[in-house]
Amino acid sequence: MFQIPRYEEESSQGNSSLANERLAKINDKFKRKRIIKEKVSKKTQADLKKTVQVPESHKGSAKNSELITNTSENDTVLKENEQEDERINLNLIHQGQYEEGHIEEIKVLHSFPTFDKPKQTPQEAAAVKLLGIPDWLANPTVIDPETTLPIDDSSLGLSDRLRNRCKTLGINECFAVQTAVIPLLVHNRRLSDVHMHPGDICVSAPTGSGKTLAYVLPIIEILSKRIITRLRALVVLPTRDLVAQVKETFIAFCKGTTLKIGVVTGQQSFTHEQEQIVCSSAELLMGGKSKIDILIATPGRLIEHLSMTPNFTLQHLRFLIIDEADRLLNQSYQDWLIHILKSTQQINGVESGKDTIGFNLDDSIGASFNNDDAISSSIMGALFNLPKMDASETKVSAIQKLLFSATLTRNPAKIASLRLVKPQYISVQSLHKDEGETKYTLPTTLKEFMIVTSSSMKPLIVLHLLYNLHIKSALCFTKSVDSAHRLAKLIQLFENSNAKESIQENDNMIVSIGSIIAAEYSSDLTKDERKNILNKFKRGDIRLLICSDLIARGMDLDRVDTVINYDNPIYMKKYVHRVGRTARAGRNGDAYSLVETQEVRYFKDMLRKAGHLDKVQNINIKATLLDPMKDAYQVRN
Ligand SMILES: Nc1ncnc2c1ncn2[C@@H]1O[C@H](COP(=O)(O)OP(=O)(O)OP(=O)(O)O)[C@@H](O)[C@H]1O
Repeated sequence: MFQIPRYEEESSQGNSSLANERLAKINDKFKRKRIIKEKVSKKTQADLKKTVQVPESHKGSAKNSELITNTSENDTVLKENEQEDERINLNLIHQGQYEEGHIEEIKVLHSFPTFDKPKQTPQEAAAVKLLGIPDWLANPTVIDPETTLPIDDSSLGLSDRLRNRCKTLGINECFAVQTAVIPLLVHNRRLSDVHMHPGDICVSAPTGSGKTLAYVLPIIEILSKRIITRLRALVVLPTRDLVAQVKETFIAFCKGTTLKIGVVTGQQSFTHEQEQIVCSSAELLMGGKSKIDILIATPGRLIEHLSMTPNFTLQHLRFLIIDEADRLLNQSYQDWLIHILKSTQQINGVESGKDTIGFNLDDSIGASFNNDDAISSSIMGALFNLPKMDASETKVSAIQKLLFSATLTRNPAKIASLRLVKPQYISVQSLHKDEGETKYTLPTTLKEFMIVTSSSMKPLIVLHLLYNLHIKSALCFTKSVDSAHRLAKLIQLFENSNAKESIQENDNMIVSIGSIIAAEYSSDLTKDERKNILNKFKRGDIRLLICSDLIARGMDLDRVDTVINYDNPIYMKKYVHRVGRTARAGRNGDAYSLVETQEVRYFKDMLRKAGHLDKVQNINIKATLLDPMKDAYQVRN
């Protein structure tokens, strides 16, 4: 870069007198130029201030102050630009490219005038929000979360056997979501009815509000009246752990019936699973031959069985339950849905020449079948060219789809992909108007906090929460298996080094050290290791379970009194599911989110957009509370 010499000696040209002359001329020129510029600049600023008029509607608002700040910022920018111009011009002059006597005209760009946003009435704003959302989804049947019904209430339609079973298992009343869904299914459905579709149901209810029993109880109630075992209910869930959990619930409430339950998740060998779900694979049977009434499955493995397990058929299916529906409707899972819908739509299968029920029609026509293997009446007409009689009634596909989630999607495309029939939407959410519009309903018994901190202090804060707040049982979510591993190691090292100092006094607060038993729960562990850890956690032998999002959804772990978001989720849905591992079934629970300084803005934006910011309290932790642990922690770290 060319530089103007400050002293003669500094001149690199050697021709100092010439340079001095030039310099004097330049200085003169600049004085004149500056005077002109200052005049222009004053005029420009006056113009700018005129142009940046504050609209009436913005007066007193944050935007107003932004505009005014912008005006003063403009001044600074203008000055900086002027200085830059001068530097450039000086360089040009020195390089002999500037013509004497020529003063460039300064062009000023005026800012665009601001336009007022078109004003929308609240009704218009609401209408825009609902654009593309079908009517039934935009107008749910809203149930207040406080609604309950005694389990003996006749409107539920539960048999004596099932009511007694519920009472034995400690269920004496039905929660809100159950009061809405159970009667709807039990009263609208008879096993023999294949002439009228009962209508599909989408349910959105907060985490821990009892959605599982909302479908488990009516399905058991309806299917327990069956005579022949056929696969009539299929529950699809996103993870193996959830399949195991729902299986346990079915088994507990099925006691006393002859209903049989199977699972396919890929945890057992393929042949082992086949043996569990179908009676025979030696001969092809048109009606299939099921060993089970209810199948609980993960999507991937289910598809494998649909295409590779002889006599495995969905033709008798009456209930398709999609639990954690929004997760299963995600892009990565989309294929399973297409497969299942194909398998349950007889017309497509027949038209394509390849049946939808697991065998080739040409090979199978004429195969003998007894009552056990009877073809579903709803697909009989499509398979065979049966003579039509006056009394013939059109049979409909009898599968009723039931979708459940705490964060049900309102994406019209995803909903359309389900090809719902006469759907209705039930939403458990507060009816109190003063709570404002929120996108997600969280348990009313949940208290949420955020703690702003630095990344290096986060382990100490976890220790503080556990020691000083006497948390008995906490789930701590990290962003990755590595992060979970590191935190678990740090806590273990910290505990080992402090085991002997069992009690310390600090500011009148007793800090007991050496009493946390932390464990890591991740997909790296084997099935048995994971089961073992969960059992220990449920028994209270483990106080802190550090995990990635593997158990963020649906898992119902007793005794979780606190959730710690060690690394924060970037999506609100994930936040809702994580914090929903506590405050379940009407119990109290706390959720702490440790937010790093640079994440605060994003985190708050996420909450604000979901209408949830005011529910999360910002708390500070005094340094004096962390000090007793700091030394040991720093050594370990
Ligand atoms: N009527 C009831 N009375 C007492 N406890 C119940 C009742 N219904 C469900 N529960 C208990 O509430 C807990 C939460 O139920 P569940 O797991 O079905 O919640 P969920 O709504 O599916 O939650 P998530 O959205 O997190 O999956 C379980 O421990 C369950 O046993």
